[in-house]
Amino acid sequence: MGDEDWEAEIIKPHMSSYVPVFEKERYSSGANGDTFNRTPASSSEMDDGPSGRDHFMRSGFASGRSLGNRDAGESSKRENTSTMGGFGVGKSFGNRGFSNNKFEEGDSSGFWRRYQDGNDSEASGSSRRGGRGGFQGRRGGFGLGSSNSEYEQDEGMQRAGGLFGSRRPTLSGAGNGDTYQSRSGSGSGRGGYKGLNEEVITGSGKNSWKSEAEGGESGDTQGPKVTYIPPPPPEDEDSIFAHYQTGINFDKYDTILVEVSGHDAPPAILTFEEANLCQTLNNNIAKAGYTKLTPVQKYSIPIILAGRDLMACAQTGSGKTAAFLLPILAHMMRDGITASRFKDLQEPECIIVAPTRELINQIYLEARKFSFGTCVRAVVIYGGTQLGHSIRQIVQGCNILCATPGRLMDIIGKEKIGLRQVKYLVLDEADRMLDMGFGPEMRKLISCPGMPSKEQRQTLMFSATFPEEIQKLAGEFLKSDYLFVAVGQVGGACRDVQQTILQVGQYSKREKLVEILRNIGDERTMVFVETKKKADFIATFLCQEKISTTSIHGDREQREREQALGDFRCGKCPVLVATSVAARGLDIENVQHVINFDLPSTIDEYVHRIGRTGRCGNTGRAISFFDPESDNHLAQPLVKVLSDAQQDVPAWLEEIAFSTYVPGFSGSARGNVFASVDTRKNYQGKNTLNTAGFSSSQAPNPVDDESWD
Ligand SMILES: Nc1ncnc2c1ncn2[C@@H]1O[C@H](COP(=O)(O)OP(=O)(O)OP(=O)(O)O)[C@@H](O)[C@H]1O
Repeated sequence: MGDEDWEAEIIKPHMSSYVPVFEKERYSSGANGDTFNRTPASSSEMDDGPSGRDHFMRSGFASGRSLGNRDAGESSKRENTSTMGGFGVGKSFGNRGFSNNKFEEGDSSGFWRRYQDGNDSEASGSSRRGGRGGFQGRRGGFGLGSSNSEYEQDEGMQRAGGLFGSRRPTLSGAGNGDTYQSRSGSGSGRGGYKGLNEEVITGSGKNSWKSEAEGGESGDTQGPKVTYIPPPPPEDEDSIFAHYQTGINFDKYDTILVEVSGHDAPPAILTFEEANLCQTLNNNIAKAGYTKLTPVQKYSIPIILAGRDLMACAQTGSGKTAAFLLPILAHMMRDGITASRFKDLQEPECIIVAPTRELINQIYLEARKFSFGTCVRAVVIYGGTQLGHSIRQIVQGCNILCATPGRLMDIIGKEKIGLRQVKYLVLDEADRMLDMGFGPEMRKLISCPGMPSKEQRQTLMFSATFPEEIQKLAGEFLKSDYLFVAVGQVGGACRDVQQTILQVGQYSKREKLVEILRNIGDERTMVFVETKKKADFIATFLCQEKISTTSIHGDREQREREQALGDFRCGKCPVLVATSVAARGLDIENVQHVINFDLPSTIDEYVHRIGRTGRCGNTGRAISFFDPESDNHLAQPLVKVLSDAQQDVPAWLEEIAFSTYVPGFSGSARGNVFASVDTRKNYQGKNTLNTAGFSSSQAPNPVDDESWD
């Protein structure tokens, strides 16, 4: 296939509803063998199975090609349709074949596409692509066997490399983002090799993540090279220190309960001044608009300054990033860090890992902000970008390395990073970093040659959720006397988010979504769905409904992911349809609403998702569609999350929870998510239970202050 594979996608116009199943036998070969027909079939395209849903929305919707908007026979030319700005450089798409805007997942009425390669010719009555600017969703060629799940087994299982090796059979189309990728195809693209998505299945199925290293992104192994070089972030001071305002509930943080467990915990601090940071850091804190510490900062900063290992759990959006960055930087400044200089092998003092590319980039920007004006140089490397670019960033000097695990291991394998000087190892979203998806990579990291033992380095873990079983795994990484800080209830939702659970069946979800979004107007909204394909599908559907929408998920090229996030951040596309890849950590100003179109399979993922709103004392709303056909297992943990956050619990949800009652349940669909305590509870250490506004000696009776809203 040539570079312009799939340029001419043709959608047969006569069907009125969407049919997902792709029947292989209906392919017809064009002159070059790449022209396919797609016929209607019955389907349950949202299934996870490899043959059903797999073929949902290959191109057109899925791969972002033409999606007709006209009736039969009309030529669609919806280039740059305004509602589709978020899909950037994709092809146009219209409505042909979807006359009632009906995209019934379970509908088996006719949907017939013809994909034709190379010559731009069109099948009967169909329109061809309309240039740039239309929806560009996932690519995936024609999915000859590719999976549709966000957590794709095939990606996760195909790694062929050794410890640092990375092999990825996936092929892509052009590096310009306009051609498509076929996992099983013979793509001869121009270098748009799609980096592995960080989030994928593990053996257990949903909601486990895998490292991007599985299958690799180094670009130096099999498969087309990744050529994407992310644009450098703005260098001017205003941009570096741009921030949003804390919200009306920021001061209420002071009443939240904080529990510190472990031996000899240093007392909390109440102000930045008490931290005794150097002047440059204080200036940067002021320029960032921070005047007051959040609870997790009050407790974590002195602990880290005292050189202790830490596992900290605090609600979403409550400032965990600064809680580790500031004391690490303070140490570095105090220790007189050597100014970075060009070297072929860099030896950073600090390594920070996080599970997604966007999140690690965000952490990097925070590190850059707080280290502004110092000689500390932070560098970020992540998958889906050109490996050479990562190397170039590193060799220029690197004190703080922010990395996704796969890219980190690749770079270590290339001997561009030495670990001997590592003094601080930070796992953000630590429960994710230690679970079955990333845990193996993390273990490899700490056993890499040169990596100081846990006794010789300081290891810090942060998250809003910390299931007990993951806490236990963390012992391998932490000194035995680590301190555990729990701000509020471990795994609890942020109380600044007003949570609503609606009972909505699968086939009513889209209608309900549109209704809600129309009421919301232009307020920024994240819509979470279960699978990558569904993300494209819903995004396309919303565009059809003239709701400016973009999407982010693991099958989009990295440039597209970044473009989508940019369009959402700046308000160009106020609706972002996302998979769980965007559930954690992302700190986007003014996200007023989160809609769980599909509930996640675990309650902790729910907590992270809704935490994209209601950040830093601001308020937000989360609406979740609960489908009794598939979500009953979440009823019990949901009731707990809602009541802990003092939200209304619908009677019907309580009934379902009651009828599905699991004795001994402690809040999780998969275990003790609500480990409200340090799992070392039985150890002989000392616990202190305080409110965030008081130091240990000042703390009032915690029971009196349980309510903090
Ligand atoms: N002390 C502070 N004063 C004002 N703003 C703050 C303070 N601490 C953090 N922030 C801001 O609050 C926002 C949320 O912080 P951050 O992203 O670190 O939260 P988080 O706890 O890591 O959330 P998540 O659990 O979702 O990852 C950021 O915009 C950050 O700049």
